[in-house]
Amino acid sequence: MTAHIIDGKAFAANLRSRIATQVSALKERGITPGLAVVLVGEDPASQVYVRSKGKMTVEVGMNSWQHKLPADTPEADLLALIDTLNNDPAVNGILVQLPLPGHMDESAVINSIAPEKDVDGFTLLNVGLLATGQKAMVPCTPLGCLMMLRDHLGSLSGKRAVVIGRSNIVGKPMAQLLLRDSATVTIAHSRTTDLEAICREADILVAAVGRAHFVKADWIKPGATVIDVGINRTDDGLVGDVDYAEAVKVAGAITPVPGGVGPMTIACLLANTLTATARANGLPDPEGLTP
Ligand SMILES: Nc1nc(=O)c2c([nH]1)NC[C@@H]1CN(c3ccc(C(=O)N[C@@H](CCC(=O)O)C(=O)O)cc3)C=[N+]21
Ligand SMILES: [Mg+2]
Repeated sequence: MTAHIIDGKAFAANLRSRIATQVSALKERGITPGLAVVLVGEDPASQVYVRSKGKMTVEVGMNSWQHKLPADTPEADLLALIDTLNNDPAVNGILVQLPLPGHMDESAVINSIAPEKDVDGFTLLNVGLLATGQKAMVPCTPLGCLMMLRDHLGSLSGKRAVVIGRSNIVGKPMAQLLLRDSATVTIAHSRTTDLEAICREADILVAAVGRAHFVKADWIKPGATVIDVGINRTDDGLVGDVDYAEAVKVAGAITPVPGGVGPMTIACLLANTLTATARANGLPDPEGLTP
């Protein structure tokens, strides 16, 4: 028996084509969604992601702006740029690429983004709205994971979900989304006692620890659905947080790295930009893009 491979790359391509159709419909009404991405510094991986985001934004028919600032930019200059973008009606979504250089206060920068343009869903307002079950902008990586889980499993109600990782970007919002779908959720992390035993109870296992091959095949309940959020650059290339070669023999379904969660993250960024545009224009949320 070998696991069903959840093809995130194909899923993301399908999602982008549905987004493109809805962008065309908006353009016929004179509305073009626009996404501004801000990159501070020259981190090579970040540059690759930002380029890829810009390309896909244009491909679905949206306006795309990239603001590249030197690593030693004063925080006040970045805040001034965000203020300009907040007040620009052509800009529906703002993404400040993380991590930021060490001299900047990441929370202060993120929370200066207008919540309705916060397509990452990282501002305090959006975090609070999600946590209280209200209409929020939902972080892209967990949203992409949720879409794949629902597509593969149908209802998540009553299922045991274990999220390994407690970050504000992935682990915590992932847990909130799973709870909203009535899964029974455990958030585990590197300090969790008996982590393996806890993972073995999971019908849904989401690995977001940031350590290559961290999750072993014998931590996986036979038939479980495994979502690998890890992006680890190793001598063997890009690998996830799950020991994939062994895990495919045990899991019922699994996302590969690359070609799993990553492409869905970018597609969900576009989905959120479309949602932000609809809301800014008093239109209903786009079909099938919000949780
Ligand atoms: N404000 C902010 N929002 C983010 O969403 C954000 C961020 N900062 N900082 C960095 C992380 C990382 N991230 C990825 C997006 C796509 C892939 C992706 O497409 N990965 C491909 C492979 C890409 C490759 O080959 O390097 C894949 O998994 O198939 C990966 C990682 C978004 N992030
Ligand atoms: Mg952690």
